[in-house]
Amino acid sequence: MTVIDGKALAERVQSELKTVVASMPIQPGLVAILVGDDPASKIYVSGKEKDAAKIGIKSEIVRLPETITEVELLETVEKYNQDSNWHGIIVQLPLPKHINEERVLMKISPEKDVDGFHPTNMGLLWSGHPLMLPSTPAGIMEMLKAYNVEIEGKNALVIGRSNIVGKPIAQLLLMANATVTIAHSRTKNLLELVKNADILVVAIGQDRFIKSGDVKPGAVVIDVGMNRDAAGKLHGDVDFNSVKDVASLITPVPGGVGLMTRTMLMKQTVEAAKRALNV
Ligand SMILES: Nc1nc2c(c(=O)[nH]1)N[C@@H](CN(C=O)c1ccc(C(=O)N[C@@H](CCC(=O)O)C(=O)O)cc1)CN2
Repeated sequence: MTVIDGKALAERVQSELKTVVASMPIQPGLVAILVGDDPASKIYVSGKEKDAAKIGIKSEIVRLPETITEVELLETVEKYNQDSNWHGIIVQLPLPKHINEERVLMKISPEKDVDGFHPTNMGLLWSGHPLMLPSTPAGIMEMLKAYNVEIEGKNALVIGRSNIVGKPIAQLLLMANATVTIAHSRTKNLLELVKNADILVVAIGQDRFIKSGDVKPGAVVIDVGMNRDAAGKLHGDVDFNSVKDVASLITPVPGGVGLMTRTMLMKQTVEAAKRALNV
């Protein structure tokens, strides 16, 4: 069994990006819009700011109060859509309940939508011609590539059907010629499907849901879960300690997919800036 080292891979990609940015005639710019006081969101956004600084990407965090109206938030997004100094815009999720997330994500110009959540970018991905990829699925594909995982012809099972992870990773695996199944909370024969999966991506948000006896020996197991226990310790959706003895390759939590999520956002920002320059 090999444990995928998300930290080492993220550092490698970041260092490559730093070299690319240093050679660019302009500095790529990323704006992160943070609404409210969600503690986890605050940490994620400042992590993005730190990553950007390390790579040489200019960044700005726009902090807005929880009470902001949807119209005001839409106006803020539009302001950055119109400003050519900024190549990437993200709105940190989740948003407060009174704001319609979909309307806000739709407001981001697809060329600046470095999260890849705009319906245009989702449609381009599903048509097989992606422009911007959501960061978590892009990071997973980067990991599979770095560890030379053969995807073509393999049975891939994605547990979870969110627009952020489940659906896009399923499409990326399909584009890499895997035979893909998407399972979810209403799937009836879930453990049967898990047992048959050569590549298993788990994004269901249930603490250590997948156990060693569930997994096909030699499977590649990618854990997207981030669940905190009562003591504040982070666990994935996969019971790492037992599944690691059955899998051929496995991602840890923390130190796996999350770190690549942050890095791929930087990569998309650099790509967006390059496209703005037509290079
Ligand atoms: N606009 C967006 N909002 C959200 C996204 C997103 O991709 N775009 N994803 C998540 C949060 N997220 C990034 O924003 C994110 C979550 C976790 C990590 C990470 O590095 N995880 C570490 C563990 C961190 C810890 O100890 O708490 C790991 O897995 O090793 C990065 C980014 C929701 N919102």
